[in-house]
Amino acid sequence: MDAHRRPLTDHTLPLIAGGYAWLPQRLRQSPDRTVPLRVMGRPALALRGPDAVKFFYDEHNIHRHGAIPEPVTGTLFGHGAVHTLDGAAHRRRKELFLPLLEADRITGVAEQVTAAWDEAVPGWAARSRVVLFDEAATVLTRGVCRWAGVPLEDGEAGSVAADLLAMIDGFATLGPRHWRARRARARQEARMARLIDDVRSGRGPAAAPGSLPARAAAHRDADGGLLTPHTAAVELLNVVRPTVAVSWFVAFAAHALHRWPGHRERLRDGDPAYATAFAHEVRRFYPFAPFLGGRAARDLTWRGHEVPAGGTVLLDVFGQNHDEDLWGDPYAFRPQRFLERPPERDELIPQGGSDPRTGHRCPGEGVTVGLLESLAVRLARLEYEVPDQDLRISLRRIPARVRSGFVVTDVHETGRRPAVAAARAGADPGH
Ligand code: HEM
Repeated sequence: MDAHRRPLTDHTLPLIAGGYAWLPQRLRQSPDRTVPLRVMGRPALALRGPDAVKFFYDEHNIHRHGAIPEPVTGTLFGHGAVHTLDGAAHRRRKELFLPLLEADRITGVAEQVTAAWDEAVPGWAARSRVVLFDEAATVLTRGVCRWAGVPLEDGEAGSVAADLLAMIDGFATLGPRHWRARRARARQEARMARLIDDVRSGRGPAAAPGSLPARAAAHRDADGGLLTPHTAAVELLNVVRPTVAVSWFVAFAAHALHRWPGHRERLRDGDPAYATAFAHEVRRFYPFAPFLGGRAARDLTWRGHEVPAGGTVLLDVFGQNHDEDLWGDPYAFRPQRFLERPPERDELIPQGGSDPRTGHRCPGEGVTVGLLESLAVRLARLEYEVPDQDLRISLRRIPARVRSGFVVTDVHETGRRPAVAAARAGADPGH
């Protein structure tokens, strides 16, 4: 932007402390959906909209190296992660993740996770209360580790899941959650690095050819060198950790089914198109990634606003997913919208935009949608009570979550109501 219009006040604090609403509110007030800001002392520009997505994902415009603050790499992504690379180095590293886009891999992850879910449900039925968010994380950890070929002892799933959740939960705060996240990352990186060492030295159980640890251990970067055990561990975690992040969406799906129970029937019927629409609407409607950041690769101009080389460019993810011009009724939870019109590539961006093969868009989007489709149907078919609890989702907390974690009681599979619960409900236990 013009130097004389560049704000002098730094907006870093309101951007983080204001949570999900601050940036979208600023952009909503701007007719060209662009706002000049100052972030971490540098000139910055915030944008949104499908054209802004194309601009943001053009490597001639935006670099990622140096754009992600250390508190985020030190917890969420890991130092040296694919998220922080540009150009040829990024494309080469991204090859490690591209098989995740293939339909048979997506089905493979979903099969392992749904098998772990089906194994867990009878245990939930035997308990007086179940926190769905935590249980979903354990199920996802078991499933993704089995699928990926990452060894996991039976008794370990709960503690590994807790570490993976902590790494995500603490990236946008400098309070106790942040330090828990760093400790969790250190533990899990050490564990994965030992696994890489074992694979390379032939110690321990041989990694199945083609398994994720085998591929990470053999992967060569653009400079021809193998990844260090630490970097290989970081990238292994960049598959396992975000898969477990789907528990945020499982809790949100349960929240949606509770608030708008009409969706339950259609999901139960198992119509795959409806399950996909429901998965998209959960990812669009509920808050998760607030915005993405990059550095201007050169002096840039967007809709008449300038940002100098090295300045910050922010893509307003949450705001775009709630933009009235794109969605009409953005604050209505309406899966039907995706049956009426499938989303364009750069419209629905909860996991980034553009092409995942060439840019930074999430390579796990298909896996996320596949998991949500199958788990939402299972959730709709599960019977449970929702006792009094705090179901609020604060938009000030990043990442937002259902405050109670979504507690359920009297869990049973449809048609399999246990005698005690049935008697409590005054029903004939024989039916
Ligand atoms: C809760 C579900 C998920 C959400 C909300 C999510 C969101 C995102 C977002 C916003 C990005 C950044 C895009 C960018 O920088 O332009 C990203 C990148 C990434 N995601 Fe996901 N993701 C999810 C699940 C997954 C899964 C299941 C996997 C793998 C199985 C995965 C692997 C990755 C990787 C490796 C990247 C880095 C890509 C790159 O920099 O080229 N994510 N994700």
